[in-house]
Amino acid sequence: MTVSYQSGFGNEFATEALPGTLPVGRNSPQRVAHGLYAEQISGTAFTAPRHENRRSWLYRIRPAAMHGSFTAYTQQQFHNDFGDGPVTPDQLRWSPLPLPGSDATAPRVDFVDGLFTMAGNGSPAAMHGIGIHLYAANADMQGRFFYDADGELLIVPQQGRLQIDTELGVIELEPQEIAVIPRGIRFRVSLPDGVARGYVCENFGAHLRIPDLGPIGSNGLANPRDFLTPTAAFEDIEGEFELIAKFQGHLWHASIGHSPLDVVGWHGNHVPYKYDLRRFNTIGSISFDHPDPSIFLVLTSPSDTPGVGNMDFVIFPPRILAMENTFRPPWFHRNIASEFMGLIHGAYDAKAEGFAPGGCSLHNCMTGHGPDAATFETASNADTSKPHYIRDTMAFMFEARAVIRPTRQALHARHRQIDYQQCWAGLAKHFKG
Ligand SMILES: O=C(O)Cc1cc(O)ccc1O
Ligand SMILES: [Fe+2]
Repeated sequence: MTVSYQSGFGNEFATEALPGTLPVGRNSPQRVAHGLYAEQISGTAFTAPRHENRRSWLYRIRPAAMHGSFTAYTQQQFHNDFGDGPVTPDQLRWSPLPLPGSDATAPRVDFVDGLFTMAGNGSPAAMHGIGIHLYAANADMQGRFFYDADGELLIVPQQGRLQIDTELGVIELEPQEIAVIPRGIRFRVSLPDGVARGYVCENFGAHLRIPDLGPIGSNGLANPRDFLTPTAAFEDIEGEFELIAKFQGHLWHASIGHSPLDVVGWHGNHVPYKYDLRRFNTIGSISFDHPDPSIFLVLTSPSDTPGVGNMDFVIFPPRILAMENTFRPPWFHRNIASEFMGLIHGAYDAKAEGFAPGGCSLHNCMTGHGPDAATFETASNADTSKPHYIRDTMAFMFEARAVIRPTRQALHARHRQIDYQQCWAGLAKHFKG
């Protein structure tokens, strides 16, 4: 199967897998071509301003209403129970989530069953905040389909490719690419490499968008044409299948007698998309000082307060550091925003050791953090008259306005690094009075 995409961000797309599927000049004719059903899915309020408005029209073999009753589905590691008790202000770090085994006797864990909730804030009920999850899987979703009514899913693979078959078409994804699956869109994940691991940010708030560029001008950062949305692809399959829904923080499942990936044509802008992080046009200082990481913003989910993100997705891609007489890595800092970081590839320039690809860290509101002792020593003594090439790297941050509350299972996980604070213990006193 060849997979094809349409380019652009937030466009009004139109695509059909069978010619003549899309009605001309209207959305809901009395009878749809090829005996299909017309169905709308809205991702914003009907009355949202035009530039915010997201909806798509789907022309499909059977409507989404056709399935059995939902009952609770038990997958206790994937939820939105972030608690309301005390939250530690400690710096926190974790090693990668172990992969399930790949030999024949290992339990089969697919994408949905492999999700492990690390942290979050807000709630699906309040329609703001985020859930932060890791996944580690060794099996395709077979005969089962998933949708998330609670938020859109920003998927960040770290190891292993994903094939994401969605109602609106197929996305092939590899590490250093990301995908966004909108709220409600049904999909199935397969693992072409047999195993896969990565990160998921579940966004309960306003949908992600590329930021305004201000004085940067009309180009730069993530350019709109590099966002790819699939063309229509459908399957016409009947059988005993399972539809899993995430609804108000918990999982449900229902029987479904056909594949819900049966959309023959569609048009609209409530769509899945992918983006290759290696296409990011990184902009930085060419004089002095290390700029704020907002310069690395890929996608933002705005909050009700102008300029303050419900969630900002920021990356730390390969780049050339040219700033003179400057401490070049990230400075020591405390921020009002809360920062969950992950590493997709290579090493991160603020941490010489311990922050492994697949690992993650959490530095909450006003918690002091920054370069570890080894990084501080090296960068304080580096020759800044020469450029420094950071080549093999791809770190990222889910940055949130509200405190990111680690789950109990994350705090007690075996992959937690309880000695993380020791990375600053070796910082010498240099004060000479
Ligand atoms: O904590 C971090 O490593 C992320 C980060 C990077 C940076 O360059 C400046 C501020 C910041 O929070
Ligand atoms: Fe930080």
